[in-house]
Amino acid sequence: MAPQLDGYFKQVDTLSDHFIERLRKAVAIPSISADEERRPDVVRMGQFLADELTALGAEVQQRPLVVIARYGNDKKKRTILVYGHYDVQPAGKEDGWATEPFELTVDSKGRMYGRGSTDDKGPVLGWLNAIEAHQKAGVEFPVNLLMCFEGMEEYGSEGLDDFINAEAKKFFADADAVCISDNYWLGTEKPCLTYGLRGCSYYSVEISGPGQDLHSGVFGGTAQEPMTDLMRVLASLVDTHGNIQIPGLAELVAPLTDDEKALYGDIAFTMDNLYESLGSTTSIYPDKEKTLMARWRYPSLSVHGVEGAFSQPGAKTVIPAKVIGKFSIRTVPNMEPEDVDKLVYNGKWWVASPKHWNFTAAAKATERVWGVKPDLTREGGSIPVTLTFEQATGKNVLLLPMGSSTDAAHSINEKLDKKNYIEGIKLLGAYLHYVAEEPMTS
Ligand SMILES: C[C@H](N)C(=O)N[C@@H](Cc1c[nH]cn1)C(=O)O
Ligand SMILES: [Zn+2]
Ligand SMILES: [Zn+2]
Repeated sequence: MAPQLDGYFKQVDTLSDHFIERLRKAVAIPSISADEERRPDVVRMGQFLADELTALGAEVQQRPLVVIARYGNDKKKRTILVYGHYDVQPAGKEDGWATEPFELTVDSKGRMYGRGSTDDKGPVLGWLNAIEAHQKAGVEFPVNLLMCFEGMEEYGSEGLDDFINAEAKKFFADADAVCISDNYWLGTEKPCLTYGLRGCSYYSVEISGPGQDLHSGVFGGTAQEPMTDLMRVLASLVDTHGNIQIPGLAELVAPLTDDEKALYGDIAFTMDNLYESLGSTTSIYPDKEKTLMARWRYPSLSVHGVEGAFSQPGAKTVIPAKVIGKFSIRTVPNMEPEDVDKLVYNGKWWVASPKHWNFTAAAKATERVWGVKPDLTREGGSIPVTLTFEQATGKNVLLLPMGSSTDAAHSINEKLDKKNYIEGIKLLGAYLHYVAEEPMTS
């Protein structure tokens, strides 16, 4: 099966330093979508991708903060639509990074540190690298590839749903299936295919009182303090065991069936995997099954920060006049967003059937590259555009992660292991070969 793959794999190994250099250039562009001052860097990163794709012979179109491209237009081949994002979460050395976040730093164990290395510049470049390795190996590209790379994913993907819906019957019209590489393995050893995501509902609570910030010595004890009230509100939302305290919310969650319960035992995941990712043993549950269920099939509420509050070192004695608390709820089947909230940003949960040829092809590719059958997982994080692609194209969507559980996406010292990057490039290419061979059943 897929006989040309050995030549392709060999070429990926030969080009590995070149592929790491490509990642180094991408990480050096601080494309932080949440920071308006960095918006030109998000645009620059989109241009970098567009230039690389053009050089590889793809037809490229640049839209506001989205790069779309087509590689190949052979009616006899299948067409696969892939999505990824080239914006990143904020990062600064002062947050506690051991290295400069926007300089790719490779250590002696092959860990490649840098913001965006795993989320999601490494996987996005994986598709470009797969094209280049096919060209240089003289191996025919097995499918037509449609690409949709976004620059605002970490800032709510504003406008992207409308864009995808508008292009569903145009640029994306001939897609047979969709593949997204933007999540992570459960541990560090075993690859997985992912068929479910939690949704994300993001809220802010604004509390104001005095007309301006006040001296706490002069006015403390005489004025109502917004920060004190905000802390009380935030603390009332969730208890220390992770139980959400909002009345009625738990009743929205789909009941656990015996069939679903039986799935968790076979998943290759241990509490040590969790402790390694946490960098501590401060878990809520002591056992694997409850931990996986808490991540995949129950909602969670996290408090993220407070705008307007003093957060520098030292002891500023001010009473903030206005504070805005930020928290989010990760949602699961059957929580409908409108039932959950009156909120600011919303991304709905997604669960698909993994019994589609798209998943079968990815499972075969995983076995060929990693020598092991992948686990079928769900993901605690959110990629709201997944459901949009599924609904707009009517096609099966597969999540095919490249990075591992210890990659620290969104955190300090984000990294991608060189092995995951290089074998991941092989995996993406092999997936396209197996996709081309699968009988099309739907
Ligand atoms: C899993 C994916 N790589 C990711 O990080 N998704 C984000 C999506 C998001 C929601 N609000 C802002 N970004 C996540 O799950 O937090
Ligand atoms: Zn991501
Ligand atoms: Zn992210």
